[in-house]
Amino acid sequence: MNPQESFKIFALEDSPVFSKMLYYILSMDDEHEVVMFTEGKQLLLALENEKPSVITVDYSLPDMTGEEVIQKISARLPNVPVIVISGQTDVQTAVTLFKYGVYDYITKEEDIRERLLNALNKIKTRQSLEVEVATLRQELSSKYEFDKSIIGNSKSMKKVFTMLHKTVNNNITVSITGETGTGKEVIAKAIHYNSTRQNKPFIAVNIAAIPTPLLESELFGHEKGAFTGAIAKRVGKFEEANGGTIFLDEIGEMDISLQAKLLRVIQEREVVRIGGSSIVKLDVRIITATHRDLSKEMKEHRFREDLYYRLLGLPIYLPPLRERDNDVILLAKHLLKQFSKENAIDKIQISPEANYKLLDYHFPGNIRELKAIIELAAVMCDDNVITADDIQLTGSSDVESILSKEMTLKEYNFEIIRRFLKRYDDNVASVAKKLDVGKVTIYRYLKEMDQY
Ligand SMILES: Nc1ncnc2c1ncn2[C@@H]1O[C@H](COP(=O)(O)OP(=O)(O)OP(=O)(O)O)[C@@H](O)[C@H]1O
Repeated sequence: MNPQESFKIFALEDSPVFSKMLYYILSMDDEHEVVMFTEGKQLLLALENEKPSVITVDYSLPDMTGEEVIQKISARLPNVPVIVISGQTDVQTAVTLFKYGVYDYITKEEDIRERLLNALNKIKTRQSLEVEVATLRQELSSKYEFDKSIIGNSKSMKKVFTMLHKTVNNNITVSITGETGTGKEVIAKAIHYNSTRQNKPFIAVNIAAIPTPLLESELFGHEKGAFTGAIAKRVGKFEEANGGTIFLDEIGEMDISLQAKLLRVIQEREVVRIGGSSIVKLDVRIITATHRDLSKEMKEHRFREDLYYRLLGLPIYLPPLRERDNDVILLAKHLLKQFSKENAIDKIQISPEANYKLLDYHFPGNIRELKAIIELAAVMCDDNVITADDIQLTGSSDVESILSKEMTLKEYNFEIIRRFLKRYDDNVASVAKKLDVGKVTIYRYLKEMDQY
């Protein structure tokens, strides 16, 4: 409920004495606007023009039965809670009425005031939560409007925007590739919150963060007792995402044995929890992301070919920051504004020299790294201006930072190999190719490093 709006109660009660008492109870709260009715027909007529927050109905009426009135109310306004107030304490009547969807059944007894106010409070809490959820969903959608959430004007990002707009009015599977920190999750959320599924769940699962033995149950759920430790039933992420979108981050890290199970779930569009037998139908959009080259993984038999083609859908390549021209400046400004807002600090400017320094840098950690650099600079700067000195490029001036330490040539070699292995995900073949040496040389260094 919006705090400014009054809480309107329609109360149907034919007994003059009880009607007075009911009006008194309901009007005790200033926020309540109470309208009394003595006949069912009168109330139903009023509902044609107005929607109250709640309706109370006396079960015994002169012109219609209580059941009749309740059925008509729920046909017209199914979401408006109805509280039945009755002289009867018969359980069967209450059970029948609950079947019609009444919210509460209160008998005309001594504690009626407490029970009624209690029921109204619960309804108010529920309604304000509903409004809050709707508002938050709305805010989330606007937060993820493509142009607002994804900053970029470069040619490479314009290609991304074109692809993003192609995802809006359909359920096509989307596969996002890009280096770490390029904003793959941001893109996945933007696709969801711009799609027709925006009011349904967005569930993200980071495959790399979940140990393989637990991943199957995390994704598909399990029944109680399905395996040692399964002390309660658990709904999997696919089921949680039903109606909405599941984001499978770092899909390239999935164990090959589980890939077969994932393929089956995607093909059949249904899931059976581990240890269970009932089938749960799925209506889930799938978005995947990886920093790996999945086609290469497929050729090297680490990723199933059939799954690769199932998941490929609409591929979106997110360029690294160093391929986004001046976007780094736009993003820096955006991140700075965000940081200032979150921390309630005054507007901070970035000096031209600081901008040049950012443009010169190659950002191995991409936007995540830029964010860290900007936030640190915002804290370190004086007079609300970020200068070149405030921009601390810890991660990358590779050459500079290596040379700043005094080491032997052998140690320099070790350091270079360590950094390249990190950059190429421990892929010895790629490192050997980049450094223009044989793989054996790299292995020899690794052995030496081990013994050093
Ligand atoms: N266009 C953008 N505008 C503002 N912030 C962004 C943008 N893209 C990414 N970010 C921020 O950069 C950080 C990294 O983004 P995100 O987690 O989406 O990257 P990722 O590619 O999924 O990373 P990883 O590969 O490590 O999972 C987040 O803090 C995110 O909010």
